[in-house]
Amino acid sequence: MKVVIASDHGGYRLKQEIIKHLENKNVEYEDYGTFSDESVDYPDYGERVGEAVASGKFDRGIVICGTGIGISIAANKVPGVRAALCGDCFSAKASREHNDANVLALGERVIGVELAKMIVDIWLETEFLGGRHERRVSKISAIEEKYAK
Ligand SMILES: O=C(CO)[C@H](O)[C@H](O)[C@H](O)COP(=O)(O)O
Repeated sequence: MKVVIASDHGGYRLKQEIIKHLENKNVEYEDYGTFSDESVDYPDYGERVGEAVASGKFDRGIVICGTGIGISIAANKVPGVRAALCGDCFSAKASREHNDANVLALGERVIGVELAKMIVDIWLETEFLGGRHERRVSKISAIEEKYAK
């Protein structure tokens, strides 16, 4: 599995921790920035990861900002992206099983590093269940198509 990861300055330190964790687990990843804690704008990084996942270049994306909110909103503007902001393990599992989330959003200013690592592990390991959930995810895609220019 190929993972792309990015953050703004508010998520930079957690991104570096998650990268170390991915390396320890031999998960293939690419870091799309930011590369310091200097202030940047989260939409740029959410869009970057969203495009990289929607284009098929990567299987999954991880985006991090202070809350995880802004960067997940930005990623979700890219058609084909289903970004899920998760602050607990139950949501991480459900976002894969029910929503087939292809981008995970985390908030550095909200959760601790150890919980974030557990969420990442669960999210990367859990498969989409399909079945009734397939129909609902298809309806999300239909909404995107309805509003596409
Ligand atoms: O979710 C966010 C924005 O909606 C993030 O928390 C950003 O990291 C945050 O807005 C950055 O704020 P700062 O005061 O410029 O560090």
